Amino acid sequence: MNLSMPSLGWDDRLRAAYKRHDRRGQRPGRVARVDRGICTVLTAEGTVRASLSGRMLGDLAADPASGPCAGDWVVVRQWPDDRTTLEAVLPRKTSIVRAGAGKAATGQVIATNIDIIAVVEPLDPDPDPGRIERLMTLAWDSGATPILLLTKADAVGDPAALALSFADSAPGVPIIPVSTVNGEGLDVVAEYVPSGRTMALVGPSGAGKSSLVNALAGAEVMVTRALRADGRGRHTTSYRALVPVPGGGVILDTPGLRSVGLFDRDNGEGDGLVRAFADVEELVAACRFSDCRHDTEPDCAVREALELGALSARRYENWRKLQRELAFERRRVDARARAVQRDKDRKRQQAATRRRET
Ligand SMILES: Nc1nc2c(ncn2[C@@H]2O[C@H](COP(=O)(O)OP(=O)(O)OP(=O)(O)O)[C@@H](O)[C@H]2O)c(=O)[nH]1
Ligand SMILES: [Zn+2]
Repeated sequence: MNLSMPSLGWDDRLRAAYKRHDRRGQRPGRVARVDRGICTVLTAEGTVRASLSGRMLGDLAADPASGPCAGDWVVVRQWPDDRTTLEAVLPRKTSIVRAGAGKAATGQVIATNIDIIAVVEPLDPDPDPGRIERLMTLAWDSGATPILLLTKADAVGDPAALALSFADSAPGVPIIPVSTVNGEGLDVVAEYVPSGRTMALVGPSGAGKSSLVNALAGAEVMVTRALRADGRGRHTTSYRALVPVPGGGVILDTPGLRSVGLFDRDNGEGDGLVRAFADVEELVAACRFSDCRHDTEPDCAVREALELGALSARRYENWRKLQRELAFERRRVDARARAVQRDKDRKRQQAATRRRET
């Protein structure tokens, strides 16, 4: 298979960023997966496994979001004893970020340097519009261009009509019913991943992402659920992979996301939410009062749309819910950042006191 750097997305932007790392023993590559700090990196000379350099480990301790992630372009260094280390992560073009787990004040980066982000939702069992909207918000926030893939089209009577009924949940986004059983829609999806482009798949576990990767890559490169059913199934939840498409670009599979907390990226305005709910935002802009709460105010375009059925109550409620969630996440992250700062201040003060006492 052709593993040329340009087909993986290597371009002028990256070439310029790599310049200051360009020295003997070092070369660029793209991270295909990360397992407990060991990165599988695709380079022009083949696939290597690299551990993090001392400096990378230091950076990581200071900022967990700086660690290499599937999709990252990195600098690897070959040592005389044949060890390979990962020395730097080149600047990211786009990134998919979810809310961090636990007390983390930063988001968790799922995948980077994505051009197209495909939200994958199965047609069978019934698609969940709320989940589509949540993932569309995450998708728009990434900076990549979203598409919606409705999988298992072979399992329903009229996939095209069904696809149309979910158009409201993804305004302005191409919706493509696909099936890896009868091949429907696969050629359309392939057109989104020409050489040099990266398409990430995000969706719930069991949506058929791995099957889709296999179908597009023309090989069993991913372990699908059907194959895992023998009980020896390995843990695929932490499995992320960058898979080259023959004659095309690359697909980046992400682990099945059972629940994705939205992360408020620094713009503070919930930009992904604004774009994923562009129709609602348009209504909001048409309300008479700019601070309309769409409650009892006169000339409220949102309430009018709800009464006319132009906007479903379900979608409106989900919009409010995601707004509240983002606001909560923003407060949580701010509080966490303040706590970290207080801790730093206290330590500095203690050190100063000690210096005075000695
Ligand atoms: N009928 C039908 N079944 C499919 C199709 N694609 C996948 N499946 C089945 O759906 C199940 C889940 O498929 P996977 O590809 O493993 O799903 P996944 O999204 O990768 O799941 P995780 O790896 O858990 O994230 C398997 O039993 C597949 O055989 C399809 O196009 N049609
Ligand atoms: Zn209003």
